[in-house]
Amino acid sequence: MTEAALSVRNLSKRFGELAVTNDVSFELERGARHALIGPNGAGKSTLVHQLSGVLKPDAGSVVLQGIDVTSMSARDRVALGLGRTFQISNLFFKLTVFENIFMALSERAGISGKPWLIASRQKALIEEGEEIAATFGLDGCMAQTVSEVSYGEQRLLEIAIAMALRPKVLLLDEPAAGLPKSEISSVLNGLALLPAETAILLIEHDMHIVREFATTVALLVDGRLELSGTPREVLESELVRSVYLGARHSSGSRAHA
Ligand SMILES: Nc1ncnc2c1ncn2[C@@H]1O[C@H](COP(=O)(O)OP(=O)(O)OP(=O)(O)O)[C@@H](O)[C@H]1O
Repeated sequence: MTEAALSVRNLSKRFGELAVTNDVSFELERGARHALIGPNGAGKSTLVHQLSGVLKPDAGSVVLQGIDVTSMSARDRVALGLGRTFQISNLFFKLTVFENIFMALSERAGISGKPWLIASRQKALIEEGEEIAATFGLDGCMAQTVSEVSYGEQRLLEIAIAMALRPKVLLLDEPAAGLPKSEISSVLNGLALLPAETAILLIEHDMHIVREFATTVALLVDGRLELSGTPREVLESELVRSVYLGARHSSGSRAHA
């Protein structure tokens, strides 16, 4: 049996009385394209925080390519191949698009903050950075600061940076959040460019993106994984309908058809 890229076993987390992650178990195979959906407050971001190492679970384990990373820092997990993008932008707005990509490449190469090493690797990293920018259609704005480019380009840059880190497993937290409908296709195109062998877990409210991107969809409700299957099986299930309809009536959930 081949080893899962990411294996989550019986993960649990409480905030006081509230069970935000309730005995969650799942696996991502190499090259997986999974989406995690669930109404507002279901616990999706809290789960991602535990996978990436921002939050410590109360119980259970996170295993990355056979290595138990449950007690490791977020930084050590990145070094082992766990990448993530953030729902709230994590870019350096005063630096250029290219400099943001270059910083990620330097980090991956282990030369960030070591100018004596950068000199010897600079040419190769610049070429790689230019290639990544071109792949994501960002070559026209490489010299602009992040604050000068469009919001859609900023979101693409986040995906480009995630790719620059060459993760084995990538957690994408709402990569199209806040984008107008007209710009969603460019994010979908960007997602399609991610390496086939990378296992990806996408947290997403936009059901169009989920349908286009994922081969497996899991539904999280009140911290519990309730349902998992193909996009069709899950998105057309009675449970998803009732959960989102109920949530929409009670708290204005953000699911978009
Ligand atoms: N640091 C915290 N302390 C206490 N409660 C928290 C904390 N962070 C989140 N929560 C609560 O945990 C629950 C799950 O929140 P979480 O943000 O993980 O949900 P979500 O599914 O990502 O929601 P959304 O789709 O709105 O981003 C919510 O009830 C939230 O209020």
